[in-house]
Amino acid sequence: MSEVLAVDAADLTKIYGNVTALGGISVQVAEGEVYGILGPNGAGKTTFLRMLFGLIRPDSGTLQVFGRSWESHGIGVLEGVAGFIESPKFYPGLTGRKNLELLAGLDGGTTPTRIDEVLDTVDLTERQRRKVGGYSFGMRQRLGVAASLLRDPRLLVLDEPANGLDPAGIRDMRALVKRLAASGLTVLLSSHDMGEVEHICDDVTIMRTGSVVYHGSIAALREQAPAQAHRIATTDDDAAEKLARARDLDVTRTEEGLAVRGTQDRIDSLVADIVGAGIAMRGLSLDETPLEALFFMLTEPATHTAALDGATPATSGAHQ
Ligand SMILES: Nc1ncnc2c1ncn2[C@@H]1O[C@H](COP(=O)(O)OP(=O)(O)OP(=O)(O)O)[C@@H](O)[C@H]1O
Repeated sequence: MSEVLAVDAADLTKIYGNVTALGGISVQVAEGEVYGILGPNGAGKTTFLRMLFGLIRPDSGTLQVFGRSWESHGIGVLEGVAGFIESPKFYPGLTGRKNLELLAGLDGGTTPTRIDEVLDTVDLTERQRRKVGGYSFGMRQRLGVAASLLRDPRLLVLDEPANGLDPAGIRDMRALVKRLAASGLTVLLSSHDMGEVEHICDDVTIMRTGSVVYHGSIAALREQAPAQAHRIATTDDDAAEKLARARDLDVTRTEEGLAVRGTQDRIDSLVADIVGAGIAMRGLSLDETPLEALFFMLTEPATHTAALDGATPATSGAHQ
């Protein structure tokens, strides 16, 4: 792994009037990893990505991409960097391939073989002769990745690449990011969905209102996550709640019944207790995953204070 970080941002701030879009964030992305910038709406993710592309400048702090800064290298910072902020834009009346040819032309042109290659990478070979106007949203996103790949980047930056995609589109995008990572590309992506990043990112920075609330590996984050939550509905929720408390389970009442946290074994035992007490089960379902629960605890502490009692808001400098 290279000594030089793909991205080395230190203490970046950006203030708009009375809104602190970035309140001094530091992010380090090692070359070759898939890195997630995660946070709810308004956390500051896009502001950070815009800075990477030089679309906005920080009020203070430093930002280096492969050891280069805007101050010392100007537009040269973007050498080896490609990607898109929000959704990629194409001519809808032209085919996917024609759009790529036009974009490549703006960068000095490329070979038909290279266009074939990037279309193959994003799995659009079959649809390359169709007009982009007829593409699904997911296909357009993948064409955006293809357009980025034409620049042969070392770092690919994707802003909420799975946003607005249906489950099949999310699956395809996830597979694409994994393929790109396997080829050695560094990928920096933003998301508001923990479920989306937990299977594709090595490390994450979790942000809330311009601040970093966690940075480190997904593996370390997983260790701090609370037990899986289940939703339980019965014919007598009062009695079921008492049984859960008797087993020392973390239980809260919800409109639909009970939310109970615990390992699968302990939940199984509770269900057996409930049925054994002559109470009928009306529903048993998995709630958010442990990592999703931790994400909400970190990013919405006001509404997750009870759950936070059992977890440590994390900041971990897990970069080697
Ligand atoms: N040009 C701007 N002028 C004023 N406020 C801005 C501007 N750009 C961003 N902000 C504010 O900065 C905060 C962070 O915005 P940003 O778009 O970076 O968040 P985000 O995490 O990307 O969220 P989203 O997913 O909603 O885009 C928000 O409160 C936003 O309203």
